[in-house]
Amino acid sequence: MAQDPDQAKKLQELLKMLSLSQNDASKLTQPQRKQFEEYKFWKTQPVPRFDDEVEDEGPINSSQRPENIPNEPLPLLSEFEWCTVDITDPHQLEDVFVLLNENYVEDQDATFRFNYSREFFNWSLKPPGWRKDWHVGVRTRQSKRLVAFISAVPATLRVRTKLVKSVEINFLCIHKKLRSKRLTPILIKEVTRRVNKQDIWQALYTAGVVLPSPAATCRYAHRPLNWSKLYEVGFTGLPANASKTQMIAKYTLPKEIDTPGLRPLEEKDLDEVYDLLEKYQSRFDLVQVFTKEEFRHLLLSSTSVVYSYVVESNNKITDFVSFYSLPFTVLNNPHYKELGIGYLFYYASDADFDYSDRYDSEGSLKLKKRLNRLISDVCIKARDLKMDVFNAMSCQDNSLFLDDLKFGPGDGFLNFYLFNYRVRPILGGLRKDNSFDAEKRSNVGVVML
Ligand SMILES: CCCCCCCCCCCCCC(=O)SCCNC(=O)CCNC(=O)[C@H](O)C(C)(C)COP(=O)(O)OP(=O)(O)OC[C@H]1O[C@@H](n2cnc3c(N)ncnc32)[C@H](O)[C@@H]1OP(=O)(O)O
Repeated sequence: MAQDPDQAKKLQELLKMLSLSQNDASKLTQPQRKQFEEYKFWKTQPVPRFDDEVEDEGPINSSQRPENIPNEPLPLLSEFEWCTVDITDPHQLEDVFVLLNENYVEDQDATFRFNYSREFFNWSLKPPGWRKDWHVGVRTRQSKRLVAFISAVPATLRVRTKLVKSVEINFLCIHKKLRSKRLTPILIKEVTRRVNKQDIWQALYTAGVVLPSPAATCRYAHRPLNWSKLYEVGFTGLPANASKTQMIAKYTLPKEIDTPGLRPLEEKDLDEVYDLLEKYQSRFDLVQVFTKEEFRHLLLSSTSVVYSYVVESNNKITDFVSFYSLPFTVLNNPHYKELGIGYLFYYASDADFDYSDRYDSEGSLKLKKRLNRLISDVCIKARDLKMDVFNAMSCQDNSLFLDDLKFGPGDGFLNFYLFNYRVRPILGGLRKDNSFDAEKRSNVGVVML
């Protein structure tokens, strides 16, 4: 989009940040991948090497028992102490979002920060079955300030045909002043210990950095919803051969949605939508298998974080789509305090259910048409909710609509990892040249926050 070198650099930074809900921006300047032996910590963990040829998929180490796992954490330096962050206590929840808002991801000029809310954490860290002791923190012994955090929540995964009882690990964060001190391995060992004590041995996690060894790699894509605002905050420049009017016109969405019968998801729809999603997800190789309670929690429990819609036609729900909101705070800007960002979440459609082969050309065309209309409509909904950018990844069937709907490919890639589980590579929706693969699409059906 940008031509002027400074503007272009800024835009690159924004796009990186947008891609980086899971990423450490500081890592991006480093070569992306070390040799396996150079991963001092990861080479000691039950994870596959980069060059492993996987024949039998399944656990790497299955010999452990909870009673053999230590009852106590590893010691920390004397200035620090372990804690369990009780996020039902507003003060402790505040500690987590101060830590994350100030340290999770920030661009180099400190112009933008994620603006996590209490509501966001209540939604993402308290799904059914959540455990207090899986919200692991490190505090300074004297001031009790929270300086590091990592979380696990329970999840049942399906990896190809096998169900895997797991946790999802997220929100690993270390205060900027304590970086590069090898605290990460200690945090990971501690969360592993607490999870293993519950007889769970596998985990799913994502990161922008390359670690041994990704099960899948997806790419972020960004769809400007409010081009003028992105331009005004200085993140997008004006291409030399285009006028502002042309750029605004390029990204202007229709005033009204186009899908008849599109309306907010309601409690009464849950059973039907649950079945629709389950059927739709069966095409993918890496999915989270929800209970109805988990599904309800994710899609209906938090109206200011997650937005869910269904398409009802002749008393039947044919499609469902959802997105969540995770804004940025804009620092030091006289006009704008916040950048609204929507992230595409789960969706399902019955458009190609009559075709047993997912790649049937007629079925694919039907699905492509349906999704193009549906996702264009949720972009309109997101715009009407004052969001400025809409993010999606190359996972699910997204490659069918990303290019058509003017999602620009991001700089950031998101790697999906399984802990203590060997798996053959899973398609991430990308061709060899990293463009979106509208033919093969992705076999990743899980969406990580
Ligand atoms: C069964 C249950 C199992 C449960 C556990 C499953 C595993 C869960 C795994 C965690 C999933 C998290 C999912 C998310 O939340 S991904 C989000 C990560 N968070 C951020 O990007 C926020 C901003 N950044 C930070 O807070 C820090 O830079 C972090 C904490 C990322 C690194 O801090 P720092 O820069 O000060 O590093 P160190 O000196 O302490 O430690 C260096 C070691 O850490 C390895 N490293 C660096 N970044 C990551 C990373 N994102 N995942 C895994 N490992 C990572 C690195 O390769 C090196 O190991 P090795 O190269 O020597 O081997």
